[in-house]
Amino acid sequence: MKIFGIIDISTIDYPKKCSAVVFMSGCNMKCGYCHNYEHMLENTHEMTPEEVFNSIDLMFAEAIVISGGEPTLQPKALKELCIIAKRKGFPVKLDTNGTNIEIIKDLIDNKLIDYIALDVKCAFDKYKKITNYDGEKIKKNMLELINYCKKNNVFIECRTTFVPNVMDEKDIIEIAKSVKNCDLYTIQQFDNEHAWKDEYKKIREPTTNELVELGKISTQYLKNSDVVVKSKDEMINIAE
Ligand SMILES: C[S@@+](CC[C@H](N)C(=O)[O-])C[C@H]1O[C@@H](n2cnc3c(N)ncnc32)[C@H](O)[C@@H]1O
Ligand code: SF4
Repeated sequence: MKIFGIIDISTIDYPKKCSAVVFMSGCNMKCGYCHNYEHMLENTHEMTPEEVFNSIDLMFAEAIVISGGEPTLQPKALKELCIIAKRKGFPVKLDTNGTNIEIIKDLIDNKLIDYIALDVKCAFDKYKKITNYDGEKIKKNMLELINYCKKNNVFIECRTTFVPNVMDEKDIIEIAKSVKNCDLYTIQQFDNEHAWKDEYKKIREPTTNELVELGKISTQYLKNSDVVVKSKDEMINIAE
């Protein structure tokens, strides 16, 4: 499998658990704000899933997070890594852009996944411009995946990295209305320093207060979900 990094200890990638994170290479989106894209282009290397798992320092990890890039682009390696992690007794979380839901449904059917963090990037009519991917197709996928997770008791978080100028309150309202059955909706602070494309490096980072206001607006449409705001320094639960 192709990976571009492993973090042995993370306290922010799996709620309430210390996790190890594996970053799988390749992506079918081109989000200009992506903080991993450049690193992925420069540092990708090949290992077997077994070698990847064995090279993680598991001293503190209570869960395994698989991120990227887009992990579902390497379905065989992704499944093998999940099988190894589950066999060793770890809960597994997958970060995904929601493009390949059949791969994810197969992981769910085989009880290889406990938690899915699904990025909902922006209002669906903006998807083409921001990610180079068709928005209507992705909307259909996401609704199907949320329902599938609910039916199978897999925790489903939807999340949006809020990038000022390219998105606003209307994006958050449209997203909140669409993902209203998810377990948790998270609004994340955009980090401009590590953005992939130069035009995004010039965009200001949103303030925590701005994100909290957006979080409060989203709760009006998310009666069955928790809402959280994540900035660089803190995580804030938004009560309705
Ligand atoms: C790099 S993506 C990898 C997983 C998957 N491809 C996806 O888009 O969800 C992991 C998370 O990083 C977030 N992210 C990407 N670039 C970011 C940036 N510049 N600042 C903050 N979060 C960012 C994404 O929105 C996503 O929630
Ligand atoms: S944020 Fe995710 S989907 Fe977008 S380019 Fe980065 S890895 Fe790919």
